[in-house]
Amino acid sequence: MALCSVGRPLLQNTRHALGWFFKQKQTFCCKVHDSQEEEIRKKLQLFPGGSIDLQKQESGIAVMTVNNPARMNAFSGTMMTELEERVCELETWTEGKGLIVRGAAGTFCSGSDLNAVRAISNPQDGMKMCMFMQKTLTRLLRLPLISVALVEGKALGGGAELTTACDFRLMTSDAMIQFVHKHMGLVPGWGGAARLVRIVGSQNALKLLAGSKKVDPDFGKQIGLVDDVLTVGEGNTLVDTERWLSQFTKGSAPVIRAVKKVVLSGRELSLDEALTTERHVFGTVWGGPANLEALALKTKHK
Ligand SMILES: CC[C@@H](C(=O)O)C(=O)SCCNC(=O)CCNC(=O)[C@H](O)C(C)(C)COP(=O)(O)OP(=O)(O)OC[C@H]1O[C@@H](n2cnc3c(N)ncnc32)[C@H](O)[C@@H]1OP(=O)(O)O
Repeated sequence: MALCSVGRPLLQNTRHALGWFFKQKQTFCCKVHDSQEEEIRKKLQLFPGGSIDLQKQESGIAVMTVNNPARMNAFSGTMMTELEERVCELETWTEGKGLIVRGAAGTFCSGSDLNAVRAISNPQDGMKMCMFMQKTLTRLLRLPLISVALVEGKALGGGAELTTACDFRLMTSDAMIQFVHKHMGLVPGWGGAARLVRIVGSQNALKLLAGSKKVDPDFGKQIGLVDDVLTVGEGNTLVDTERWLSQFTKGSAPVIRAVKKVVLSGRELSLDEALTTERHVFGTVWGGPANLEALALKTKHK
């Protein structure tokens, strides 16, 4: 039997890639009723405050707002469970193409609500909360939508981790991202370290985590954490972000969603598995309406 590059038999490899592909297609809207997850959901409900707001627009771009301005948009317990619900909603939004994640009132997010964190600072609850947020942010990053974090003001701790669960990051010229975990006697637990290494490489990730280095837009661009900078005071940052994102979301939803899927599989799977997935995703757009229309128009790429 042929072996793939990682030594996995070809058939097994194909099954794994297809399993991954169909898992991406499947709707996760029904929450996984794992008893541990249910237990932490109930506990998180004890720490209310703020909300996660979602606006799905006709343009195919949704805006998700972390909304708890009295606490610099820190995540209360109910906001963590609401985030999961919003991600569920986006997983079933078949017309969607793009997502903007932002904070309310001109700042991004200051991480977990320290009041809730203090109350669940025992290792068991900490592990369950960490697992819950890791799963939710992994699902956020895996949405078949092209996502961008609009960072205004500050993104601290878990807020900095949230930015890494988007495909792109835009910062306003006065904004700052900081992984403050070391100062809190912690390391990231919401998947932020694993994602950061993939975005900026291990050398830069070490600098950001071990030095709790403040990332301003220039430094962010230099290390590849930040994709573009919006000048403060020049118009509406949300409108500017929508315009920026629309360069990638223009066109047919199935094609944009297929692009995200092939890039995601390239990022997450072995080469052989990613190639298998790519073939299957290709099959979903080949001969599809956008493809036939382009062929009929004899499109030229001048
Ligand atoms: C570490 C990992 C991760 C986890 O896994 O749990 C975390 O995210 S832990 C949280 C990490 N974040 C912090 O430690 C933020 C601490 N706060 C600050 O550094 C500052 O408040 C600020 C965010 C830089 C803003 O400073 P400033 O502009 O001077 O405003 P205030 O300090 O007056 O803040 C206004 C108001 O907001 C409350 N606040 C801010 N952040 C949090 C938070 N994470 N949890 C709870 N409350 C928060 C702050 O206490 C003020 O409230 P009042 O004192 O009632 O006005």
